[in-house]
Amino acid sequence: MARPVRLGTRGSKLAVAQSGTVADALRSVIDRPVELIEVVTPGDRSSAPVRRLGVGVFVSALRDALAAGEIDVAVHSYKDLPTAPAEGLTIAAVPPRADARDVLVSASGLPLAELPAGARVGTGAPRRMAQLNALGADLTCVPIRGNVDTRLRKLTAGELDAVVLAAAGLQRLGRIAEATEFLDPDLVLPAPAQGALAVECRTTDAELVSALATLDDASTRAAVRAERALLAALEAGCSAPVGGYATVADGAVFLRGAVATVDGSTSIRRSGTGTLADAESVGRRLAAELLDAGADSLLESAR
Ligand SMILES: NCc1[nH]cc(CCC(=O)O)c1CC(=O)O
Repeated sequence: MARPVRLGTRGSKLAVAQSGTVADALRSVIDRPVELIEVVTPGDRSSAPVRRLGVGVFVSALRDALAAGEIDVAVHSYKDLPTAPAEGLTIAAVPPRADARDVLVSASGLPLAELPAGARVGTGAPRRMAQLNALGADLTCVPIRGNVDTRLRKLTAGELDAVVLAAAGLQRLGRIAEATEFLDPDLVLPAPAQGALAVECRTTDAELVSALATLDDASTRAAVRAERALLAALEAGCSAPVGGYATVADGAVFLRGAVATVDGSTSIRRSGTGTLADAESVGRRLAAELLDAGADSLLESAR
């Protein structure tokens, strides 16, 4: 019997769901059994805000296990990956992206624009707080953390009037029907790489590198490259008040970016385009434009 491929995953329902999808896809292109192995990360053990736990809190334990040969493949939510590459590891597949947008789930079923003054909206992400506050509606952002189920439970328990979540997470958990409103990226830009997965293996594992390459989606990879180049050039991470979203059509990348103060008093938005092959420079150019317009002092205010 062929050696099993050990696919490492965090234990959250969302992580297991997305790892399961990748495991199924991998089974269809490789002649080996694929088994899921749970890896506990510091981000799962603590309920402190992610910005205090540090960049890569969900990721490093999986990467360590991969580098140590305890697992052969790791599946990450791409938006949780630090922008710096990991030595000895390769992102061998970026599968087709799920819906990249944020969604609002409100207890009343009312959309964002119709929520009553003072409505309590659960989100701890500086990016979401900044953009929601910048809309000028009278909302109170309430920091929450925890997995998707926990966040939704706070809504049902009456602690919150609404929560903002990634559509992709709800979708992967089979709960997208609970979304009240998909937030228009022209109002709330998703986090760079939101809705995309990164499938990583050891660079030296030629068999897996080539099997995983067949699961790669070139458009998603280009969009994510543009978005993450923007983030990296702003010297910001996944907890910064930075939104970035690229779409790909007819060989061109269209990237939108936003930086805002967390209180929403100031925000800057720009967009740019370029060729697919040049996705990274689209991101870098947009970052330069945002910095020219003063993004630096906005980012500083959130540090
Ligand atoms: N910040 C945690 C996180 N990392 C990835 C997702 C979900 C989906 C994704 O973007 O792949 C979520 C939950 C959320 O933001 O609502």
